[in-house]
Amino acid sequence: MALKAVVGLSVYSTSQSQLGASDLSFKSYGVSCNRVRDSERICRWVICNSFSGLYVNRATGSVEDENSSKQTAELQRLIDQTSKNVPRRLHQDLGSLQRPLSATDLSASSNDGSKVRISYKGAPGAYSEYAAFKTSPNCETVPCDEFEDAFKAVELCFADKVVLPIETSFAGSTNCTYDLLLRHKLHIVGEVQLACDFCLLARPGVGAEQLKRVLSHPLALAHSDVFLSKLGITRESVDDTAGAAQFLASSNLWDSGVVASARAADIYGLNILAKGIQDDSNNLTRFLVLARDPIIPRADRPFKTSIVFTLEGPGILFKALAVFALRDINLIKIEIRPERKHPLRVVDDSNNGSAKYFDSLFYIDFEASMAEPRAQSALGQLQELATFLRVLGCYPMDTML
Ligand SMILES: O=C(O)C(=O)C[C@]1(C(=O)O)C=C[C@@H](O)C=C1
Repeated sequence: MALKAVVGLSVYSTSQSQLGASDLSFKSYGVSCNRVRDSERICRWVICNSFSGLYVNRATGSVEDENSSKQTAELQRLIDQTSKNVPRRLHQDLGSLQRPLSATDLSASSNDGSKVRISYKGAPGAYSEYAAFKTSPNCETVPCDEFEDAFKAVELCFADKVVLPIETSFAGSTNCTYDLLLRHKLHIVGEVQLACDFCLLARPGVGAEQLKRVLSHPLALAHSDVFLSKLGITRESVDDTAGAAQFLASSNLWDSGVVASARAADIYGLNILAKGIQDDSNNLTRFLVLARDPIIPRADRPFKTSIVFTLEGPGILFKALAVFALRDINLIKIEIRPERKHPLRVVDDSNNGSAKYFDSLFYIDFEASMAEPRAQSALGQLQELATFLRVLGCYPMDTML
């Protein structure tokens, strides 16, 4: 597994706010992280593996004042000193590590996907892994236990990009992905749409008539509702489809099946009892691709822009949406999530008592590139109305199914 093979590396950022993650432990992979912060201007993250030694990459962040130059020199000395303790073999391995992607690498046209590392939540064979292969056919995939880990894998340069489900045609938005978008400083650089082909899998020798229960991701179970209802078996929700297949393969369960992909059947040596068991053969899951650097917006192909903002005041949502309508910009999606940091606003009205509102985050996808003047002026006007506004990314639309 990719994360286990990398015994340690340092990750750098020119500003400390760029990383922003507070808890940096990768518990599932036995990697611990130490933060070596030197000044406001430079921030390096040294990740060390307790049993394999320490790798250090040279950071190239710019340091402007004399004071921070001194601090940087001191930090460099510390790093050099630590490097001396690293066994020679590990230095040689360091050369074979992939360098982090730059904005140019991530530009929509130049990347054929070779050697790009893409993290995702789930075990090998998950639909999210399919999505990673769809975006970059030659990529190296990095499975992660949780959505949070998949984000951190990119922030810490274990991976170059992360692929996460954002919505399905069947059940709507994946709320936790929306919530994580603001908790991390990654940029949306692409999207992938996937028609999931769900299969019923069981251990070799087990027939459908022997099954008493089926395990899978709740969405995969929901997608296969009609088929599973006909079988009349109990459903159990687990974290991801491929994780269920992995669990079944390593268990002794002869009365259980899983709903997962054909690739998961291959990987874990399970039999495919039925293929294409989804209720709706036109189902779609949309995934977002995020990276450390944004891509350069273009106007020569269909681009989409995703933003999030907060508003306050009567009629303000109407005005906010009007900035797009006035410029003929098509809104593709609006998602409203609670502002968890300030969930309630109390409005004191002496005549009618006090009213409580939920404060909301408005996520909008619109069909225009930030390279277009109409998109720039719409956001300029929105900025005047909004109490907070962030562009999450401007990226090519996935038009291929
Ligand atoms: O469990 C998986 O295989 C996943 O990749 C996750 C996921 C999701 O969360 O939407 C992806 C596609 C399917 O809709 C079912 C599950």
